[in-house]
This record gives sequence, C-alpha cells and structure tokens, in this order.
Amino acid sequence: MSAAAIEVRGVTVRYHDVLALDGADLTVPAGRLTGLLGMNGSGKSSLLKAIMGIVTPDAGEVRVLGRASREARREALIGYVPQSEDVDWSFPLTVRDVVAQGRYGRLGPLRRPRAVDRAAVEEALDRVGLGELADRQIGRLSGGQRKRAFLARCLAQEARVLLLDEPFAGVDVSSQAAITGLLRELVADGVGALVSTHDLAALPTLADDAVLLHRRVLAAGAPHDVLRPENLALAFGGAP
Ligand SMILES: Nc1ncnc2c1ncn2[C@@H]1O[C@H](COP(=O)(O)OP(=O)(O)OP(=O)(O)O)[C@@H](O)[C@H]1O
Repeated sequence: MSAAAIEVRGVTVRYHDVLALDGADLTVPAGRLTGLLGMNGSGKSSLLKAIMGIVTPDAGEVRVLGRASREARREALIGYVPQSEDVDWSFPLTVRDVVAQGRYGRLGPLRRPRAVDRAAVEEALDRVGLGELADRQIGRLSGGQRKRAFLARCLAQEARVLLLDEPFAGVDVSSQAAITGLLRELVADGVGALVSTHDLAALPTLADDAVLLHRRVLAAGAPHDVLRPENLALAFGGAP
C-alpha cells in the first residue's frame, strides 16, 4: 500500500458567485500517476491550484505528504506545470532561468546558486532534451518545448509530488511521448503525480488511476472502471 502523496478532503472553492469545487475528496498515492479528467470548467485547474496552495479553499483540507500546502511548498516538495494560459510567455526569462527557479527553495543560506544547483539545472535541461535551447527566451519555444521546460523545473527542484495541468495540450506526438516517458520514470522513483488531461483515449496507457471531476469527484479508481459510459455521461453529459 503506497503512502498518500496528496489528500484532499471536502474541498470547496468559490470565485465570487461561481462554485468551482463543491466538497471534493481525493487521494493521490505516492509512486503512481493519477489522471484527472473532466469537461471544461469542471474544476480541474482549481483543484490543482488548491493543492498547490495558490487558491485558498473556502472549506475542506489539503495535505501534501502529510503537510499543509504552504509547508510542502516551502520545503520545495511540490512541482507544478501550469496550464499554458496561466503563464506570461513574454516575460524576459530564458529557458535556463525558468529551470533554475526550481532550485530557489533549495538554495543555501546565502541564497546564491552553488555548483550543485547549477549542475542540477544543466542535468534537468539535458534530461528533457532542451540543453541546446537553454539560452532562448521561454516564449520562443514550441508548445511541447515549453511543457518540457516546466517539467525540467520540477526535475531541478527534486519535487516529490507533481501537479501537471494539461501537459499534453498543444503538444505533438514526440513531445507527448517524451513527457510521458519522463513522468513514468519519476513515478517509478516514488513521485506521486496528478495530471489533468482531456485525452480520454490516452488515459489507460498514461495513468495508473483515474479521477473524474465535475465540481466534486464523480468516480475514482482503475482507468477502465472510471471510463465506463455511465460515468462519462455523468461527467460530460451534464452532471448535477
Ligand atoms: N479566477 C477566476 N475567477 C472567476 N471564476 C473562475 C476563475 N477561475 C476559474 N473560474 C471558474 O471556475 C470554474 C472552474 O474552472 P477551472 O478552471 O477550475 O476548470 P477546468 O476544469 O480547469 O477547466 P478547463 O478544462 O476549461 O481548463 C469555471 O466555471 C470557471 O469559469
């Protein structure tokens, strides 16, 4: 039985008059990849942001490796790959700068990058195949390369829990395979990953477990059980 990487209990998130999450319950085990499915507006990004601690739940509790989100972030335990729409791609940062952000939480008392930090950044860049593009401004990458840059930031961080918001949106087949391969390696190493996706067909090969969301969790478990027509009708055909 794996330890829980993420526990979400009764989490409710409201934006003014919009109820984005309504008492969501979820457990993401360490050493497994959990796919998060739901239609547009079902609350997937809100759930990931609540786990990350960048959205504060109106009710309920989130624990990441047994800690509150803020504490887990302070310890650099959570790696986050945001949805492309949530990133300002015009920001004057190179790919290497973005990956180096992963080391911020691990810098020594002088807050200056040491040899070990620089080596972790270069290794992460190479691992995602972006070594040659390291000096390029982040917005001048393709969709798949941008996702790989953010994944490299998680690698440099040595995150133990990964949250990925639509990592395959706008990504070609070879980048998709590269990202999936890397995720499988990290999960085999004990990382717990929660990955939101629209791609129902890819889910059984990508994920160990699946979660179907529509403001709350409608179904969770093995992908082939979760993807049953009656569940999909509830999630995509107009849930309560
Ligand atoms: N900052 C915000 N202010 C107001 N409403 C918001 C905000 N962010 C999200 N919402 C609303 O909350 C609901 C859930 O949105 P969320 O982005 O979490 O869904 P999602 O499943 O990630 O959607 P998508 O698949 O389209 O990315 C939607 O109705 C959305 O319009």
